[in-house]
Formats: sequence, structure tokens, C-alpha cells
Amino acid sequence: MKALRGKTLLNNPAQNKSTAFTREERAHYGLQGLLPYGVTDIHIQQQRVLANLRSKSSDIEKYIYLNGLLERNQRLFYRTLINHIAEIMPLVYTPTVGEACVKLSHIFRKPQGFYLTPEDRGHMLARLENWPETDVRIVVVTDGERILGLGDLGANGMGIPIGKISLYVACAGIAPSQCMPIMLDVGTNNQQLREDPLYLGYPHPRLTGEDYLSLVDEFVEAVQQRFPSAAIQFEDFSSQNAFTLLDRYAGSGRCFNDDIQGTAAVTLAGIYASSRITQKSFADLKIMLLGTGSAATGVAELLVPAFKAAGLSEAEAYSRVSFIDRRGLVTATHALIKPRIRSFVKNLPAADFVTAIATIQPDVLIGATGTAGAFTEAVVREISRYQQHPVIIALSNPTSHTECTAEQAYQWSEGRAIFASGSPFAPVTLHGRTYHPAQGNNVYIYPGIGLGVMVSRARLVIEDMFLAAAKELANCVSVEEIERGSIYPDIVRVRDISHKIAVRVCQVAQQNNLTKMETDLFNNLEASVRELMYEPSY
Ligand SMILES: NC(=O)C1=CN([C@@H]2O[C@H](COP(=O)(O)OP(=O)(O)OC[C@H]3O[C@@H](n4cnc5c(N)ncnc54)[C@H](OP(=O)(O)O)[C@@H]3O)[C@@H](O)[C@H]2O)C=CC1
Ligand SMILES: CC(=O)C(=O)O
Ligand SMILES: [Mg+2]
Repeated sequence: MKALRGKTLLNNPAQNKSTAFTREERAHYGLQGLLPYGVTDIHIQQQRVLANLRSKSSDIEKYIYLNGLLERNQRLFYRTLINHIAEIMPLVYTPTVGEACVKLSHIFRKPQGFYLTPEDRGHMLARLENWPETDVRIVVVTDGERILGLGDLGANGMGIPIGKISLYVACAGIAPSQCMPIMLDVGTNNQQLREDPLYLGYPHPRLTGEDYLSLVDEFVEAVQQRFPSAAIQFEDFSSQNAFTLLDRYAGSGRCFNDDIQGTAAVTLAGIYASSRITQKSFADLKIMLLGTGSAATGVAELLVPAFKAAGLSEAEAYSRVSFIDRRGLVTATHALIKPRIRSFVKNLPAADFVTAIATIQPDVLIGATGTAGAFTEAVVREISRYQQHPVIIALSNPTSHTECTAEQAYQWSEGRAIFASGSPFAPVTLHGRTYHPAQGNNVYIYPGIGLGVMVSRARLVIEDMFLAAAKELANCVSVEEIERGSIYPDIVRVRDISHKIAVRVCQVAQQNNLTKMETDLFNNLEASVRELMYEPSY
């Protein structure tokens, strides 16, 4: 690392230690006079960070403060995030990141990540040369069109890749210098944003059709050329583009869509784990999905191989998964069935949501709508009529867009629901009993997938990796967690979980001839992956 000095050193977030510089270092690097007398180690610094953080009166203020810390002292930011992940994750990720994205052009302090617009067409590769790091392994890119359940937030959506990258570092130990958040700013159809004088994005309607696709093509090629070892994670694209881009690039390059594939794996893991609570065999389950977008479709598409692996025929596997859209159960007579869910349609009479529950009697209900309240009291009460322990997974983020709250799920099911949600809920006490909702979020999956792909240098990111990740995550739910009704492990163990998933990803890559890992590395995978994980310290 280049030896910086004086103010330049203090202004470099990767190398700055601030008050932790020792007296010797202060003398050596020309820092005398630039720091107060006291020398405080990273533990004391963390206490100061937490005191500052907890003194803020709103979550958005906490977000701004934490971002400032990241810009001042990367190692202290990540050390504190890792050590206090349960407290801080909701501030750098969902739900607070949702509010931050809505307000991003207003709370903007300092540019983070990398921005590309249609004006960079023909020059993307040259633009990427401006990024100061050369060994990028993980790119998280969004075009801001479907930010959580909040819709088109244009360039304000940059908060998402930044948040996802923070969790790559904290949850999987990928070094900050190897991660790159990118906003592919192709405009926004959010007129309110375009008319906002403080809006910082490309203030034009979104690029569409061939103009859009050719720009993304150039982007992908430029990333692959500039950073040949990088995996590209597509995040929060509109449903239509998400599938189009996945189909376009996943067969020939190292990329995946987190909303489709990461979400599918985390949901499947929750379903596997729920079987341990309900004592039902996974192969017997019926799953009902509300929503027919990226997340719900991804879940359905991964359930098929999971059911087949559990011994079901293809037809049986499809029969176990039903979709509900705004008009009710998706049946064969439905107008305009989306091509990807055609195989899941049911030969049943048209039915609204509640009637469909009565007819099908699903064991598991999954919401991926981005619509608050989509799981109504009638819906939860109906599934609770047929299931002793209905499994209810309200995936939508942020909290303000959840299909139902934890309290509603427990109340309406008379305390019998097994509940998980995309954004975290605090424990709920009802009639003297405390329930522990789990967080069903792709943060349990994508960091481990990325780490495994990085270590193995797999050429492609394949479905088997997500299936293996789901199994691994489900196995990580402890007996105590199962006993208290949680279908996901405590988030404090996420680094260990990511490590385990990464090991499985390496094995899947090797088994599928997607890589040629050195024998030494492959034979000592657990230790090798652990060793490669970044630990922030001075
Ligand atoms: N927990 C997690 O890890 C993840 C959570 N998510 C969350 O899931 C949500 C959906 O994401 P995604 O699938 O990518 O979004 P999409 O826009 O692709 O899909 C949303 C789907 O929900 C449907 N929908 C909306 N409201 C209703 C309703 N009231 N009744 C029935 N259907 C409805 C939409 O239908 P229509 O087309 O008719 O509007 C569309 O099919 C978001 O809130 C996102 O934050 C996503 C990824 C990961
Ligand atoms: C978690 C996530 O990826 C989403 O809500 O889009
Ligand atoms: Mg997402």
C-alpha cells in the first residue's frame, strides 16, 4: 500500500485510523498536530461510534452518520457493522436504505460508487478506467427502476448497490477494494424526481427497447474486459428487464440476479426449515405465491428442481406451486398469463385470493408484491383454518411495504403462524407469549454466493449453487431457533453462514467443471475460504 502522509493519509478512508494512530505513527507519517492528544484503539473508537449513532433521533440521521463514517474510516465502519450487525444492518440496508433512496439527492454528501449514463455510450470501458481499483471481484449494478417496493427512483437507487456492497464486506468478508457499486442511470420515468431541482440523476425518461439493451450490452462487456474476474450482480431492475438481462448474460458470463435467484434461495431455505417446525415433509408441501414478478417467479422456478430433488415428478412439482395475481388464482382460463408462469397455472375455476386458499389449502404463503397489507386479515385467518402452523413469508421491503406485519400474522392466526419478513420485525408479545419473527432476506444468500464465485473463479453462476445455498442456510437454523419458531438463523451468525455457502458454491463449481481450482485450495476449502475473508482491523 502506498505510504500516504499527513492530511492525505487522514483523508484516505481505506488507510485512515484517525485517533488510533500511535505516537510513533503520528511522528512517522507527519500527523503530529493534526490529531488530538488521545490515542484510542479501535474498540474505544467503536464505543464512540455507537454513542454518536445512538444519539441520533431518526434512522435517516443514523444512515447519514454511518455513511460519513464509511467515507472517513472504512475499517472502523466495517468493524462496527460486523460487531453490531443486528443493530446496524437495518440502518445501512432495509428498511432505512429505502428512505435513504427516496431522499438520496437531498441528503447527498460525497459521491460513492460509479455512475454511467447514456452519454457514456461508446466510452464505457474508458469510463471504467476512472475507478481507482483494478482487482474488482464483485459489481452490484442497478438501473433504479424497482427499488425495493418503492418503484422507480432513478439514480437515487444508488443507495441499493452501496448497501448491498456494505453487506458483501460485512457478511462475506470481501475486501472493500474488490467491490464496486454501479448505477446504470438510464433516466427515470418518475416525473416528480425529474422535476426536482435537487435531483442528481440523468433527467430524462428511461431508455427502452434496443437503446436500453445495447447500452447494457456495452456495460456488461466493458465490466468483463476491465475486471475479468468480477461477478456482476443485477439488483432491483424492473421484472421484465430483470429476466431479459438474466437470460441474456447468465449463460455466458459470471452474473446473477439477486432478486430472482438470491430471493429464491433464501425463501426455499425458509421453507425447508419450516418443515422442521411443522413436522411435514418438504415433498408434501403446497406453496402459494402472491405476485408474479421477479421475486415470486424466481421462487417458483427454484421450487421445481427442489421438489424434483425430493422425489417428485416435474408435473407434480409444478402442481405444488400456485400463483395469485391481482385478479386471483392464476388459472388456465386467465387472460394474459406471463410466459414464465404458464407451467404453474391451475386447471381450477377462477377464484379470488381467499377462495383460492380454501380450495388449495396451501401450507406456505409467500408475498412478493411490494404492496403493504396484501395479506389481509381474511387471508391470514383463512390459511389458519387449514393449517395448524401456516408458514407466512412476507418478502416485501421496506417495512412500510410488507404484506403484513409480524403482529398481524400472529394475531390473526391466533399465535400459530410461522412468520418471516424481508425487513426485520422486533419480537411480538401476545397474550403473555413472545414470538420471534425471522428475517427472510437475500442477505443470507448473495454474500456467500459472491464469495464462493470469487474464490472458485467459477465461469458461471448456476442454479445448483442457489439450491446448495438454500440447503446450507436451512441447515444453519439451530435447534433452539426451530424450537422458538424461527425459520432463519440469527443474523449475528451471517458471516459463518456466508462462509459455509461459499464452500458449497466452490464445490458445486468444481463438480460442474466451471473452474479448475488448485488441488491445495480445493482440498482445504473451509480453511482457504476463511483465510481469504477480509477482517477489518488496524
Ligand atoms: N426479502 C427479500 O430478500 C426480497 C424482497 N423483495 C421484495 O419483493 C417485492 C417485489 O419484488 P419484485 O418481485 O422484484 O417486484 P416486481 O415488480 O417484479 O413484482 C411485483 C409483483 O407483485 C404484484 N402485485 C403488486 N401488488 C399486488 C397485489 N395487491 N395483489 C397481487 N399482486 C400484486 C405485481 O403485479 P402487477 O404486475 O399487476 O403490478 C407484480 O407481479 C419488493 O417489495 C421487494 O422489495 C425482492 C427481492 C428480495
Ligand atoms: C432485498 C432485496 O433485494 C429487495 O428487496 O429488492
Ligand atoms: Mg433487491
